[in-house]
Amino acid sequence: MISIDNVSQVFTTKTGTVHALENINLEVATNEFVTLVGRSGCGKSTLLRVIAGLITPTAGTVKVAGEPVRRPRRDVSVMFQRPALLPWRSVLDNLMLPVEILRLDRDAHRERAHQLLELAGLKGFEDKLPHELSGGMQQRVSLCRSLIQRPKVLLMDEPFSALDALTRAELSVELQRVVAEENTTIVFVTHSIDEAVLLADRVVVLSPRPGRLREVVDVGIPRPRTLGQNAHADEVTRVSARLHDLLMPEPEGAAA
Ligand SMILES: Nc1ncnc2c1ncn2[C@@H]1O[C@H](COP(=O)(O)OP(=O)(O)OP(=O)(O)O)[C@@H](O)[C@H]1O
Repeated sequence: MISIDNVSQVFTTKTGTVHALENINLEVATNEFVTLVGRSGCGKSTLLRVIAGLITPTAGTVKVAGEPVRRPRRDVSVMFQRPALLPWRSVLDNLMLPVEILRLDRDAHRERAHQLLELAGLKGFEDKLPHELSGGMQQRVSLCRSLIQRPKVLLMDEPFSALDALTRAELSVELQRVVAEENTTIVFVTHSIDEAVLLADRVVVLSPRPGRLREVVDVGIPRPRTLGQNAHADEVTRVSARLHDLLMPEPEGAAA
């Protein structure tokens, strides 16, 4: 569904050039859930913005559904760290915003909005204003809004990082349930190894600047994945340990 072919990104600033990404090659299959991890500043958000068509890479190409990405596409949704809901619009009207912008069929999508809200545990909150909801609920609304037009691809940039640890874990489990119904291909940026392992079919590790593809780690845990008692502890430990090794600098003398 997503083909990233030899993508490099160089930013020119007043103080010089920043090599944010170098020769990234990656294929993401239809319905696959890929998480992107790496040290701060290694180019995760830049890669997501390139896939979204928000920036044109300095070199290389990105294709979505076989077509080169040159600008934002209506079948690719992006979800950011903050929910960015319009404060004067109700939950339902916030969900309907992309429908209005993209001039889609209102009646069909209003029905879909109700289904998505139910799936995300927000039934009964349709007429509330964003400030009447908790941070976790607002981010659920943002998730529903990202899915309203049935995007083929959902790009998520640390969507849960502003939330407390328990809400974050709960939303990660809910996200899996929602997307299991949706047939969406997902690329999800996170700083959290736990989140990366819980959600991903594959974890893509970028090396520090310039961001290069360091390793792709398969996560062989059956779905639906849970936390606590029924988590597949051995596989979670194996993948987490591998990611720690890839992301943490080796202590001095460890290689000796
Ligand atoms: N528009 C821009 N102009 C200049 N430099 C930029 C621009 N966007 C990103 N950069 C630089 O590119 C590098 C990669 O940034 P990016 O935000 O993609 O990293 P990241 O891995 O998402 O970081 P973090 O984990 O801290 O969010 C950084 O050095 C950043 O300063």
